[in-house]
Amino acid sequence: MATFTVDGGGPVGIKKELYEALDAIESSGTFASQGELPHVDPQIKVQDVSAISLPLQESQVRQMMEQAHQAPYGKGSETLVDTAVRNTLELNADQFELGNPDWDDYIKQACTCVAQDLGVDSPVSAELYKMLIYEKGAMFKPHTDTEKAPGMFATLVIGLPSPFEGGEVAVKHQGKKTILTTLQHGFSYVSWYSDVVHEVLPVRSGYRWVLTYNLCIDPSRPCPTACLHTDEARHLHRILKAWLNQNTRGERKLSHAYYRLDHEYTQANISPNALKGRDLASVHLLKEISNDLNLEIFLAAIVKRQMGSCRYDDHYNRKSYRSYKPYYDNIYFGNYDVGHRGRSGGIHDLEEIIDTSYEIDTLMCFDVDPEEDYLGYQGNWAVAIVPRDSIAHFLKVSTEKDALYISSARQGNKASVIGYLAKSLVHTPDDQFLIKTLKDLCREVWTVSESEPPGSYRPPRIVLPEAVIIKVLQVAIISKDQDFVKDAMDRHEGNLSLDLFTWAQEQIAAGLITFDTIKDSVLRAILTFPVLWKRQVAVNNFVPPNESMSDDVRSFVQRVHNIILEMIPQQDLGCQDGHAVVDMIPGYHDFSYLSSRVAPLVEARLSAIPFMFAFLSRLDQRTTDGAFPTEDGTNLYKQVAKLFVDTIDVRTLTSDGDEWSAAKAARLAYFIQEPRPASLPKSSVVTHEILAKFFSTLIRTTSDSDSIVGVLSRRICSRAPAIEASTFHSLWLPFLHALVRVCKANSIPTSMPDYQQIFAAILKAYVNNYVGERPSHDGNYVRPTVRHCCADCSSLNRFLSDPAQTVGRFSVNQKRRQHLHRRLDAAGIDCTHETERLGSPQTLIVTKSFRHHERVFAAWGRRKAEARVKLREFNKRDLTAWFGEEYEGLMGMVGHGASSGRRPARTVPLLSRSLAPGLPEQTRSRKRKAADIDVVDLTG
Ligand SMILES: O=C(O)CCC(=O)C(=O)O
Ligand SMILES: [Fe+2]
Repeated sequence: MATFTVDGGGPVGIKKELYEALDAIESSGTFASQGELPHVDPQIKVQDVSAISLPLQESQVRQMMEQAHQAPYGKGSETLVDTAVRNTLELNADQFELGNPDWDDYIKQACTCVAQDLGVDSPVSAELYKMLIYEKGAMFKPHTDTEKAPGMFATLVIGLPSPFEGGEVAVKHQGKKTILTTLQHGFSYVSWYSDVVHEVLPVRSGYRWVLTYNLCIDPSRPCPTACLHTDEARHLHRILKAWLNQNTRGERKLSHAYYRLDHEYTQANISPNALKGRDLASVHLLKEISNDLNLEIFLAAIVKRQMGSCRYDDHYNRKSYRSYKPYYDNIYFGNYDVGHRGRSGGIHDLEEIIDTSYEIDTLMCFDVDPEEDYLGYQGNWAVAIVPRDSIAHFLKVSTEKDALYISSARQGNKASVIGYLAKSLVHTPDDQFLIKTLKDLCREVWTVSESEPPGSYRPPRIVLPEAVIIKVLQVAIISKDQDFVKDAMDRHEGNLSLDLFTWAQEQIAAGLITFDTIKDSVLRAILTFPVLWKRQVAVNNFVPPNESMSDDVRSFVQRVHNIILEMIPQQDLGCQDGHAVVDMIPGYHDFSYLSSRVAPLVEARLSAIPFMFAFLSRLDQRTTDGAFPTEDGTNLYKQVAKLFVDTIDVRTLTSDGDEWSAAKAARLAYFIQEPRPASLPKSSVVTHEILAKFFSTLIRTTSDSDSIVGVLSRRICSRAPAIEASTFHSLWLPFLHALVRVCKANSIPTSMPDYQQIFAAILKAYVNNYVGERPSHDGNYVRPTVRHCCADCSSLNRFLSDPAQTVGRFSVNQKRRQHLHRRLDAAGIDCTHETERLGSPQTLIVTKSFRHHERVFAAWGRRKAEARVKLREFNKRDLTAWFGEEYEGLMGMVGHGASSGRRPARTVPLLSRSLAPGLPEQTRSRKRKAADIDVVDLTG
């Protein structure tokens, strides 16, 4: 029976009729299914296992088991291996191949059968997950499956032909039980919704061999709605209508009703589209009816709260299963510590139950996007059916209880309700009671965010999402509640859409509110933004630039701008801020405000490189488009550009996406994870277009006598040898191509000294820093150690760091062997490891290898070939002009001998290498000899 009441007692009257009508809604499917499949050999291939023929032979199972590992299970957020709970061997999907090209279609057909059985109308996709091998005694205790992918709703198991006995799957849902079996001699499937409790019973003999798949539906697809035209639907509609009509006669006693869903959901996976089976049918039908009648539908997580006495039962943990969700009602009790809710432990059997009640843990509104930060509540969900005229009462009741227990889920609950209320009130702002409810809830959220009771559990702070804050503010402003407006303006923490300011301006223009009543609150909201450019855009949206603004408004803008400028010295400044400080002027101030008030502050921030580039570029743009007097604008440009160029450090420039990632480091460095050298200054992100445009503007606005281009060229050349290897492809080479175009557009030959030097310096640095020298093989057997946690790790580390030991033998039990091999894998250590299956315990043999050298050598070859292609993208005549007599040597370094078959005649005079990051230490410090210059083309 899927019903329960919130106020105790059995359902009577309208409530009884309502529940009966809902119970009568049927879905076409069942919670689990099984069936036979035709014989199609998937052609399974497992590395190091001889060809697998069907049915499975003992010798091959044995070989596969060599490759397999003990299957873990999930408990809360942990993944554990405990053979008392799950005793199965598994191979991950990347450890084997299914060679038969028809296999995907075969699985699609199996999915069609399952979808039909489970009553799922949407297209179902299957994602291969594991291969499982159950030997005698293997089993998996009762558990539910974790939903491992978006849209996952069920598990599909394909039984492969292999003789065995036992190993049935016992499934249980809503009091119904059944036994599913995979066939011994043929192909078969079994499947169940993820929240169905299931258990694999012990295998008595042979090997049970299966593939498991995650079944998913497209999470964004609306699921089919139930049809309003059945008798059951019409009956439900009639009853709901009668219930609503009771109010017109002043006799409605039942203010709202909950109807419990059949399946369990987590906060992460519940959404109106992801409901399962009968839940989908009943909730969608209710939603459809609610569009017709004056009803609102919510999804609510319900906690059954039982008060009583208990004795701590340590045994309980042994009964914990995969996903750790007891399939009894969630039991919480009197002395229950909320801080632990949702983690392991803290759940005990009650000896004596004194009182039972139900509470809403989380409320989800249909049309409001779910919050990201909810604690993943997993358990009983219900659909809440609320007449619209009872919503304020309902929300108040359902959220008031939260005040007792403040956990993040409950705070999330409030945020969701605030979102719902604000959204509905923007359209119907006349319900004073609802406005008050909204205000109270907001205040609670804001106060909780601030209060920090010493020593007590502190709930995580809630930042209402942008879409919610704007609605709350609009409601506050429309309802002319100045205190509420002030509070809301203060609390957005930067999470406020700038559209609010445009909206407020429109309200003023339409005469709905006055500038005076709102200006102080707006000022607070503007200053609450942590970044400068948002403050500037907010002012702009609230008071669009206009020559004829009133004195009152003009002095407001002056005041805000002055405050914004005062904050510049302490502010983090980026590209958008560079534009914003220029955009503060036109329409609001004279040019002198920019030159005398703004410019000195900007000149004090020359090291904020993206900010400076953006400032200069916007200054030039606004001067060119006539917003500033040409001469004044140009002079200011030259003044600031000169100061900037005098300080710029090109080593720090990177382009977006160039961040020093482990992957890049691995590609470029000898040691697999060389950390970024700490001595390098903080990097600044710019694009090659920005750099090239800077050159082009300098060429246009400055003269030789200003010598800014010359200074910039010398600065680039002096720092180029230390440019980071990872920035050439994304920034410096595209920049050089753009610079060629800039020179061409300005009729400047690229062989002019200032430019020739830039091209030569950057391209030399490219060959030296990106390609580098041929890696040398040191033959050293010292390996990095693993993260140390036990005596086994210590002896492993002794072996790894000893240059005299090449093979280590560790005779320890399976669990400890696994521990060691995981540690080795996690640290990416250059060695092989295998188990010698002799004696007891067996022995893990670790052999030091030199695969890293091979990798490094191959990577160097690839870089060389890549650089060769990149250099060929420049004009050969240009290259010879730029490099002069170094041309042959440099081209030789990338395997492009100028005169074929001949080694370069002379050593390339290398630029300073000491600062080249990302290259192996020994490469950096060793002096390069002519004979080292390698001209072998590794790519053929
Ligand atoms: O082996 C089976 O049939 C089911 C395995 C299972 O329950 C699981 O992988 O979650
Ligand atoms: Fe399972």
